[in-house]
Amino acid sequence: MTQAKIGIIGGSGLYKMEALKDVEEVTVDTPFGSPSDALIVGTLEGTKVAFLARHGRNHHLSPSELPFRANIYAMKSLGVEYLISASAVGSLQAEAKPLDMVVPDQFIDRTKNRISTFFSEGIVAHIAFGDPVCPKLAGVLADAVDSLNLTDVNLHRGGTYVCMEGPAFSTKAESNLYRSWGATIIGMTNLPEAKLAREAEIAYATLALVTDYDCWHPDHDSVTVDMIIANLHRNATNAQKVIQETVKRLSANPPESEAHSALKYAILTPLDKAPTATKEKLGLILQKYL
Ligand SMILES: CSC[C@H]1O[C@H](OP(=O)(O)O)[C@H](O)[C@@H]1O
Ligand SMILES: Nc1ncnc2[nH]cnc12
Repeated sequence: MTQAKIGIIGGSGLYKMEALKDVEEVTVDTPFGSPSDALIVGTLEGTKVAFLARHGRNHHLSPSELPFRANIYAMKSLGVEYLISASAVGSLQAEAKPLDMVVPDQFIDRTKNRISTFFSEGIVAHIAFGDPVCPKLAGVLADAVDSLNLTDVNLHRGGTYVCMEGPAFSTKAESNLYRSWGATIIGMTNLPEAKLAREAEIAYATLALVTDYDCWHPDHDSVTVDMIIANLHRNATNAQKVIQETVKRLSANPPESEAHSALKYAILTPLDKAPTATKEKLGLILQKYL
């Protein structure tokens, strides 16, 4: 199968990378079902990358329906080692304005209905997740944003992303609760993805693109999809520039990431005693430990 070391998962508003050249559509089947869409493999800045539209290219999958395991497994099967997520988020802090970008370094899990581990059916693993994004990849992403001097865009390095279940947006009480916890932004997708990427030993970082002030801000109406769409287009254009610059920097200087050996001390079940069917199912993820 075609290989690519860098993967990109595009969220709401980012369904395609315009600058990709020599594009090939790759349909991947995984032991965890089909990904959200075909993966688009092409060349960006002279480097092979794999792009996936998280909700499908026609945005037909809600956050609770996303096949997170299949998406990450599909990236792994193409050889992806660095995964960049682009995501629309609401802002929980006045200083993170619509059109701003945040490269979060923490997550809070408020999901209720997601499968966010590959490990079950006789094999138990507990990955370390104190630092849920790869600090080196996040650094490359943030430096790329800085280098572009985008109009009307402020960069926030670090911050806490609350991952809620959705699909309805938060109540004001919830939004204010998250603010009282010191959280910076809110979305519905990134936490399961970050956990699964870590289990798959893929370095993961997020470019969060602010679209709204959720519903807590006294001077702004509560978030609606219209409000989000108004900012998605500019955010998507900016995100593509940032991703292109990030790919250029990553391929020139691919960092060592602790994520690449995340399973080394995580697996509790002796693999020689583990069910063969599960070892086969986990295939590529477990391969180097068998
Ligand atoms: C379009 S508003 C809500 C929707 O947008 C974000 O998606 P993504 O992270 O894929 O950009 C948010 O998490 C919700 O799924
Ligand atoms: N306010 C918000 N809450 C959850 N997800 C979002 N995605 C974009 N804006 C959001």
